[in-house]
Amino acid sequence: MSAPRASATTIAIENIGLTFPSKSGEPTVALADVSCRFAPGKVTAIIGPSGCGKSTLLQIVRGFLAPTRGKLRFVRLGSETDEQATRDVAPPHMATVWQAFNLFPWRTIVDNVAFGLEVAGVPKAERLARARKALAAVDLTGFEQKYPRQLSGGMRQRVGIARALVMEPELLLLDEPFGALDAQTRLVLQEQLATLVERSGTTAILVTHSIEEAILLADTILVMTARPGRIAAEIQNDLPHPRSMATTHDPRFSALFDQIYGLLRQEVIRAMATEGGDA
Ligand SMILES: Nc1ncnc2c1ncn2[C@@H]1O[C@H](COP(=O)(O)OP(=O)(O)OP(=O)(O)O)[C@@H](O)[C@H]1O
Repeated sequence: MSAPRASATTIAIENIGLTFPSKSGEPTVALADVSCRFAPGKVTAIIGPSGCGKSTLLQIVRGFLAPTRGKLRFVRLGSETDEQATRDVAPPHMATVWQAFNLFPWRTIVDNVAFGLEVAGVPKAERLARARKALAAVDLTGFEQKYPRQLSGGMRQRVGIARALVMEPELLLLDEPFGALDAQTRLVLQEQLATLVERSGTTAILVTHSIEEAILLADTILVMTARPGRIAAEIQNDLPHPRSMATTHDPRFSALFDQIYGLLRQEVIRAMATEGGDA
């Protein structure tokens, strides 16, 4: 089955800072002093005001950006009583789902999904079989031979998810995966993704602007401050699984929503004041 794989690796972000240099004017301090851990088999959502460094943090985990200070570590934790036994391990196998669909318009849907396997040298018959299974997992059986332009936005984003799943990642990185979709499509996809991730026990990191999405999908929610980004709060979400639209009627959902909104509101106001100051 093409699905994410369970991983035992913890991702440890230790006092990370990242400053983007600028040819003219002030450098941008995107991340100040961020420390957090992404637990294996759990979904962690990162939420925060626009420009606070959420995507930058994800790119650091992905290995596309190097922090200016601090350390990214992949570790196998020791027991609770023996932190000394914690040891560094190889990075987990990762796949990313971006907000922009980034599909190749000249390739069929099945060939788009199989692309990563092709690059990895997987033989044609196997990669097509795996791509078909990944498409089935996101309810796109029957659309294999279509081209991206023939699909709706929601379907194209499901292709994006299938393209990540087919790689059987141990770590799934989701950067506002549903940001470009209408509200109804978004809800259905959130439910589908929650089920896929729950079943597989993979580790996932989700960057989102949606408090609702964070609560539906995540076990832990990291709220970031306005830029330069820091972790303002780490909130555990113990709402039972499986979660769906019905979960939003649970009083515990409302309590979590209010708590996160309260934190975010302060930071968004701070971000707006800073942007005004910069202008
Ligand atoms: N390549 C870059 N060069 C210079 N500055 C950058 C670069 N990438 C991002 N930035 C700046 O770093 C800050 C953090 O950007 P980032 O995209 O990580 O924020 P974000 O929280 O993901 O934002 P949004 O929620 O709007 O997507 C922003 O001020 C952004 O303009």
